[in-house]
Amino acid sequence: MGLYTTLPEDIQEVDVIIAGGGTAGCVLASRLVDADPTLSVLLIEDGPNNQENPLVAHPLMWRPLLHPQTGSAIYYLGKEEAQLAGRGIPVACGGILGGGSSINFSMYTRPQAIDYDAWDMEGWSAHDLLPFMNKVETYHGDGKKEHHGLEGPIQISSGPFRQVEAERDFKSAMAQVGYPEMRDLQDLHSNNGASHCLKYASVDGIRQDVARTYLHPRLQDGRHENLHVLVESQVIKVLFDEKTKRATGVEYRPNPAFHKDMAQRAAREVKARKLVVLSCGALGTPGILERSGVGDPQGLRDAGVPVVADVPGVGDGYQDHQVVSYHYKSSIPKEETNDAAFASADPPASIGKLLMSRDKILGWNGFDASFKIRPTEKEVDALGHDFRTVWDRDFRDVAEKPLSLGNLSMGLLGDPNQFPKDTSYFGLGLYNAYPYSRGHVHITGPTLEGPLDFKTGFLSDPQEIDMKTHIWAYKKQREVARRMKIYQGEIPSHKPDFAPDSRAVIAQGRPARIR
Ligand SMILES: Cc1cc2nc3c(=O)[nH]c(=O)nc-3n(C[C@H](O)[C@H](O)[C@H](O)COP(=O)(O)OP(=O)(O)OC[C@H]3O[C@@H](n4cnc5c(N)ncnc54)[C@H](O)[C@@H]3O)c2cc1C
Repeated sequence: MGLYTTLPEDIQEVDVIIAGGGTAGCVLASRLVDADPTLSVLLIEDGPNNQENPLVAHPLMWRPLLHPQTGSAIYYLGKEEAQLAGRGIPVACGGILGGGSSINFSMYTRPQAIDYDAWDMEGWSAHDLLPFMNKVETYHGDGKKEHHGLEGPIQISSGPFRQVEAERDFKSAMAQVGYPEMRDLQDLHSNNGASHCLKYASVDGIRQDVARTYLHPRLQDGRHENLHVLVESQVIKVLFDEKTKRATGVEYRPNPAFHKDMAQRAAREVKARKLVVLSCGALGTPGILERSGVGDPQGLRDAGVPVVADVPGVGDGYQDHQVVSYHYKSSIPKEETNDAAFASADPPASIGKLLMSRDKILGWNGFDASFKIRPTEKEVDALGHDFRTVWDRDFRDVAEKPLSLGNLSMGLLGDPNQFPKDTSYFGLGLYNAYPYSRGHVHITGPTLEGPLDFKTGFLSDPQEIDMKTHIWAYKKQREVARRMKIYQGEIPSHKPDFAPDSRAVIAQGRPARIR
């Protein structure tokens, strides 16, 4: 049992190797050793132990945790793409024990029941899966008891701080635009409304990442001596038995970002008697499969990797929810937003002050309200023939299926240096719930050093459904923002360049009258 930065010499072989100590990997390792304490399990994580970073415990600190230089996130850099105005988008993922759950926004989000039911697979319907979703959580929010768990390891609560004035204002503006307040938007069914947004946080504001809630308790309780965790180490590829093609272990190396000594960095092997699991995330796992020789044979040959298994589709079909956040000037004092620390003249000093005083704002993520919305039939018509066709096929008769998801953020979701510091802001973020664009992620060589061929594909679907969804959602959120009492005007860079005589132009400052 133990957590290591270098694997002890006596651990050469275990029963199960789990590559990737993120959200899925930490839960899986923990549940496996619970189920069978005789099973030896080795979890290998690219990033550092999350316990060494004091920021992880505080939901407010997702901003510094996402900073490329803090070493807790991995950035996959997408290629430049014409439809993205020639830009290459860097996509952030967790790069620390606990993965995304250690650095993300901590917003409690669940899919719709229809998402699972659409798989049409025995044992995987929403009805089948709800008991497992409930098993994970101890829920402190509104809604029906049967929709949530009350005894799980992950606390779901509002935390110790809430921007109540802005939340009420937002929900009232949403209702005026046609989206009423809902009691529980995460009950797998509710749609077309707004509600309070709970957090993966305890009532006293501690982030509920899976390393904290699943892994560390088992590493420390003296009852799981067969659980081993190796951090700061990168899995390069899976090893296979040549004859049977069975996975027999992995090749890994100490992560050079943490192991400066060249001699230490040599690749090593560790064997698995029963199973190798890859849980390195949507952008990390395909590369390991391909370096192992599993994927499209032509692509593997081009990358100089011998083919082990012809599995077309590995690394293809990448999709993501393409969030865009629009900001507005706000009358809420900056100290009561998540810019309290980050947009100050001296962010490190402000962060230090909050940590020293254990300010309850640390237990807040800045997101108090979220929404799931659909367009009216008239709005669908306005989006054109192609959109209407897709809508009729995929959405019209599925009332529980939202077109856009979103949230109210109190503060900036971007680089504060690009905004005047003397103003306070709120933002409305929009995600395409079911994107139609697809990208890919492939290796270009057999080692970890080679650049990835990563294309996000964002906004690339030929019928421009994703773009039209964003345009519709942009208009909706603007209608809402302008009806909020805290609204104090737009930010020029966060809106389209309307023609001066367009009816969409609004005067700076609070409009006198809104219909
Ligand atoms: C900025 C951000 C904000 C988010 N906000 C929310 C939110 O508010 N609410 C919500 O529900 N979801 C949110 N998410 C999404 C959520 O965090 C992810 O869906 C979830 O973490 C995915 O889990 P996973 O196990 O598939 O991958 P991850 O959690 O990403 O885990 C993969 C792990 O594998 C490791 N790894 C990668 N390559 C290797 C390798 N070669 N060898 C060893 N280890 C490797 C990584 O370091 C990482 O720890 C957010 C994600 C991000 C990035």
